[in-house]
Order: sequence, then structure tokens, then C-alpha cells
Amino acid sequence: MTDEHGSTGTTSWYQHELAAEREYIAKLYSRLDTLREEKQRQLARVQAQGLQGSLQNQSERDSFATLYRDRINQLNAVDERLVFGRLDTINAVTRHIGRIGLADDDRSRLLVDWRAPEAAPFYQATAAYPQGVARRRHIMMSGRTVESFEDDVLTSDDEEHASQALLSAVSAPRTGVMGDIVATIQREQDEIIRDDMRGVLVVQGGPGTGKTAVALHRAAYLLYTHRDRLAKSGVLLVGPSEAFMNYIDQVLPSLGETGVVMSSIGNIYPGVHGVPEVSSDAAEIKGRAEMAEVIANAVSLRQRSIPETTYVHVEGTRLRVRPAQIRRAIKHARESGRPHNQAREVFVDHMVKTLYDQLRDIVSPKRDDGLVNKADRSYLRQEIRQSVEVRRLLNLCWMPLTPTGLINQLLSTPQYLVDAAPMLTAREIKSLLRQPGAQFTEADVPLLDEAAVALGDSSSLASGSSGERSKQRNLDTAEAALENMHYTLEDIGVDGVVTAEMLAAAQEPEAIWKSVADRARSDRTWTYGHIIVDEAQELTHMQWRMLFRRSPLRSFTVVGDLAQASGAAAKSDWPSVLAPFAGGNWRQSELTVNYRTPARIAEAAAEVATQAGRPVTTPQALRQGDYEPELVVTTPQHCPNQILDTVQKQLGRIQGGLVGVIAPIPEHDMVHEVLDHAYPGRVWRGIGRRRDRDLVLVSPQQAKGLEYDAVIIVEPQDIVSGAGGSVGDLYVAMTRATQTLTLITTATVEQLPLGLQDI
Ligand SMILES: Nc1ncnc2c1ncn2[C@@H]1O[C@H](COP(=O)(O)OP(=O)(O)OP(=O)(O)O)[C@@H](O)[C@H]1O
Repeated sequence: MTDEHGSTGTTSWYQHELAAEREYIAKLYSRLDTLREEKQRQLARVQAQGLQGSLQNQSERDSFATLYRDRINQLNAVDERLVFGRLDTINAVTRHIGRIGLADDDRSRLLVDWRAPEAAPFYQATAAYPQGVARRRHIMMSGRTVESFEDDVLTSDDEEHASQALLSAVSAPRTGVMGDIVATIQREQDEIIRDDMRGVLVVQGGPGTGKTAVALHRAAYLLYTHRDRLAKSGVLLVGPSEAFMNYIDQVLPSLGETGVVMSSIGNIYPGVHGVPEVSSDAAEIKGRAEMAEVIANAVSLRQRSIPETTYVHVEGTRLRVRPAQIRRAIKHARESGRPHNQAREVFVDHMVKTLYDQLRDIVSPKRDDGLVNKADRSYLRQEIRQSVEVRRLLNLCWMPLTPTGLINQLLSTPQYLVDAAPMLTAREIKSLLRQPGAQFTEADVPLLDEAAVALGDSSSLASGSSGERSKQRNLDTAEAALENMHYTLEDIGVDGVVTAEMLAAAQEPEAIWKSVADRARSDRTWTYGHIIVDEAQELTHMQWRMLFRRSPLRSFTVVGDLAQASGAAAKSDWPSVLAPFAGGNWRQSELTVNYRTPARIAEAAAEVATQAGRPVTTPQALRQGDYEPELVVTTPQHCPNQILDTVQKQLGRIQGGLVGVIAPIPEHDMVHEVLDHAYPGRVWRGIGRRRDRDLVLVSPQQAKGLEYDAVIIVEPQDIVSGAGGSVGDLYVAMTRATQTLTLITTATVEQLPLGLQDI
């Protein structure tokens, strides 16, 4: 039972409890201030030492300074709503629950971190399974002041119900930036957040069920619970777009965690910023599993013999090179099993030896005449290597390649692409071709990654000694990573033979004080302790392949909703998505309550998807909602005014929230002009966003994962049938609303997607 005034229901009791809470929580803030001052003093002390001492001392100081700064940032970030709950057990133990744990100087616990095992009953206890809890208290704060509290008394006749704290959280106007839900995590969400780190966990849930929120809180939970291990290997969180990453990037810092590498799928490959792929056909083809074969072919095609015998000159001597000799050297190099750039060294050595034998036979026909001594041999080999003609020939046959160079050439050279991709039709080849030097897209990123694996490190093209030096440098970091890897292997019962050298080859250390997140972000070969994938229904086979490469131990949390997939990657079940990578080694959980979209709007959206044959998970909406969704049929001439009228009406209804206008890209110029004219300085177009703009214009793809208090969809039929569109996109657009939904169309009712006519 929840009672506004607590379990006894009397005002004096409530006031007394409130005063006690205020007093206790003031003590928590005072402790927070003390800790912060302490860290600030320590930081100032380290900084005062400046650049004195050896390099080693300086780097140690840098490490400490970073540590103190991180801690100060963490303490600042948790200031807002530091504490939000309290548990009273049947044994009369009281625990306050907050964003971080705090203890007194004498180590007695003042505040329990929400991720600690002792805090779990705050989220999980029910009347049926009270877990030793007599009372759960939700504490509502404004700044540092306790505004009110609300108690759940877990008596046996208690039913699970939505607390006032939850209802006010989900009904609050949106700001365009996602907030944390730490104070109101629900039981089914908490079970997922605290689930085992091992293996692949898939979280399927309809729109608004908190998948993103759960993914973020799980990242924070795992970092807390497996701090030792993950502090060294890191956690990667992948989302669909930059807009989405901007939307969620405040959540982890507000939970006191800054160490997670957050990246959109287009930015995973260091140094490349993949833009959205305009052609959905190209996106679909580039995502297919067979593209791995295309890349392998493209690399082999750059290892080729010569059509006929040719001649090169070394020291004025003419040497003959036959195609069969080159073919033998290529075969030998390929058999080394090394990637292209490293195998090239084998190829070159083999050819230098072949040419040297010829040259020696010319210089000294009788091998034992003593004319060629050891020094001469080395000199002749050197001459062969340095001969411009030899170099030109060997490069022609086995060119050192970079991933960007290879993919750029492949996608802009028709015959090369045809040869590398015999399985593609002429039409498919055509949709892949583009101008040389065109910007890389999100769909190219896994191709670059694939190419990087096939080509190997091009830095090995540099001199051996510097390669050796860098290998040595890697070793220290690798030792640390190894320790971490062994923990994890032990944990999952794998008896892995991993040497520091193997890891040294994979992990590129920078300065010692550079954070794990920074190092991981800039290293393509970094392997993470855990990877969390949001909006996972969007990923293609090749994108999955790229991600699984980054977690050899296959420790993943995958959250998504198959019904929300756009055309390119749409799959109807998780097994067919994950089987190629995880086999049967994955488990699935489901989220069943929709916290975002009111029931009336959610039902209308589900109807549209179902009528189009998309299987939808229909979560139970927490709120009924105050407004029915509306369909406005108008003419092209009246459409701009209709948009303005609707915006005005919705602004009145949502009182300070956000209006999201979701329109197909071809409508954006028109809509932007109309809105900007009527509401100058308030409109934000496309991805990214400024907080002072409350009218946002986006495409359905850009709206993925985001939410608005009022959603206005322009020309919904074009979202489904326009280039690259799908009913999944319309479903996504309709389920972005937290309060109201209006669809404006210039189509006739008959032209509308099924299910919309009945709105
Ligand atoms: N337990 C909770 N307490 C308060 N708010 C919540 C809770 N769970 C989810 N929400 C809110 O519900 C909204 C939807 O959550 P979220 O974006 O994580 O859902 P989703 O399942 O990822 O949605 P979609 O798949 O449609 O993008 C967010 O505003 C989130 O803060």
C-alpha cells in the first residue's frame, strides 16, 4: 500500500519523518562536500609539483591527477538527487540508497550504492517476495532539499503498483536529453540490469519499454560489479546514430560513470566518420555475409602475377622474371597464412632470393669459384631490393594496401568490383559503385574493418626495428590485459592459452595515464570486456561481425525491437541474427511495460504494424493518456498551415515540453521554412540539438530511439513507401510520442497505410 502520508497516515507522523529524512540527508551532503574538498586538495598538491622530477614521476603524477579529477567529476555529477530511496528491513535495519556509496571516516556506511547487492531489494522486493523488506521509501528531492517521500509497505495484501515517483518521472516534459531512471527502475528491468555478464543476453521489448535506459544502467552496474576486470578491458556501448549518442550521453556521467566507450556504429573504426548510407539498396548489399568473401577476393586480386615474361635491371645486369616464378612466390606468401601486408614480406623475400640466384649465376657462374663472398651476397641482395625496376614490379604484383585505399578502389572501379564480387548481379554492382574518394558511410565501416583484418597492420611496412620497439612497448599493457583476460576465461570456464605477446600484438598502448576508454577508442584491435548494443535490430550481418570481433569472449548485452527495424537489416527473429556469431549460446529476456507512449497511441501504432504483417511485441502501456491520436487529411496547398495549426495546438497541450515533427527528408525544406518563419530561433533541424530549441524536425530514421512530448508526422504514407522507407519506420515515428500524436497527410484515405484510416 502506498500512502501519501506514510504508513500511519497521520500528518504529524509524516512531518516528523520528513524532518528526520532532511536531517539525515543533510549529513550525506556534508559528507559529499568533505570528500570533494579532500580530492580538490589532493589534486592541487599534485598540480603544484608541476614538471619536476623524472619522466616516470611526471607520468605518475599525471595518473594521479586524472584519478582525482575523475573522482571530483563523479562527486559533482551525483550531487543532483544524491539519494532517492530507503529500505527498512524486518530486522529494523535502515539503509539509504543513492547514486554512489558513502561511508564515514570510521567506515560505517551512510549511503548504499544502488548497484550494491544490499540495494537490490529496493528494486525487487514485492509483497509476495519481500526479501526481508518491511518498508521501501521513495525520496523526492529538489536540489539538496527533501521535498517529500512516499512509502510502500510490503504487507501480504499489497499489489504491485506504479509508485507516484514512477508516474511523475514518466509524465515529466521531455528535454531532448535522456535522464537516468535510477530512482524508479522496475523489477523486470532490474533483473536484466543485474544479470550475469557472461554470454550474450538479448533484451527484446516493444517501444518505450526502457531498453535504452536498461542498457545504460546495466553498463554502470557491470562496471561497478566487475570493476577490476572491466577497468582494464573496458565496456563499449554502441548506438545507431550520432543523434542517438548525443541523446543518451548524459546518463552514465549522471550515474558517476565516465569510463564507457560510447560510439555510434558509423564511428567505430578509428579515424573514419561513417555518414548514413543514402541508398538503402547499397546498405543492404554491404551488410550481407557474402561481403566478407568480396573483401577477401578484393585482397587476393591485388596479389597477381604478370601476363608474360619481363626483365628488370640490377647493377646493369638484365634479369628475367617469368610469370610462374611470381606465381610460386605468391603461393608461398599465401601459405604463410599472414595478412596481406605481412605476407608481402614473404613474397618479397622469395622474389629477392629468386633474382639473387639468377644474378649470382651471372656474376659467378661457378658457385665455388670464390668470387661471391658473404659481404657480396648481402650487397647484391640489397641492390636487388633497392632497384627501382624490381620495386615497381613487386609492387605491381603485391602492393602494400591500406583498408581505406582498398575499399575506396573497390567501390569506385567497376571491373575490380565485378571481379571481386562474382555473386552480385549487374544491378547490385551498379548500386554499390560510387565516385572515387566519396565519404565513407556507416555501411562501409564494417567493410573497412574486414579489410583491416585481411590486410594486417600497415605499420609493419615500416622498418622492422620500429615494429620491434612498438611490440616491446605493447608488452606492459598486454600483461595487464592478460591478467584481466584470464579472470574472464576462468569465469566462463574456458581454458584459454593466451600469451602476453598475443595480446601485445592486439593492444596498442599510448601514454600510461591515458584512460582505458581513450586507448580503446583509438585502437581498432581493442577487445572489450563487454559490449552493449542498443537498437540492435538495425545491425547488418557485417556490422555484427565487426562487433563480435571486438569481444572474442562473446560477452554482450543486445537490446532491440525487431518490429522497429528499417528495411535494410529487417529480420524477424533473434536466432537468425545471432546464430552465426553466438551459435546457441545466448539467452533472451523480455521487457513488457511501455513507459513512454500512452495506451491509445501505442495501440494505433501497433495496429499499423500488425496490418502490414510485422509481428509486434505489444507492451502494456503504463499510462492511458489524455489525448486520442489524430489524423488530419488536407491538400498540398493547405498542408503548411495545417502543420502550423497543429504545432500551435500541441504546444498549448504539452506545456513546456518538446514538439517533434517527423517527416520524410523530401518534406524537410518546406516544413523547416514554415516553422522557422512562425517560430524564429526555436526550430532545430536534423541530428544534434540545442536545448533552447523546442521544435525539432527529424526524419523517421533520425528519430530512432528518441522521444518527444508531441509528435507530428507529416505525410506518413511516404514514410512507408518512399525510397528506403518501411512500415517499421512509421511504427518507430508513431511510438516516439509521450503525450500526443497527430498525422498530417495530403493522400486520400485509400492511399494511407492500412490501420491509419481508423484513427
Ligand atoms: N523505470 C523507469 N522509470 C522512469 N522512466 C522510465 C523507466 N523505464 C523507462 N523509462 C522512460 O521511458 C522512456 C522510454 O525509455 P527508453 O527510451 O529506454 O525505451 P526503449 O525501449 O529504448 O524505446 P524505443 O525502443 O522505442 O526507442 C524514457 O523516457 C525512459 O526514461
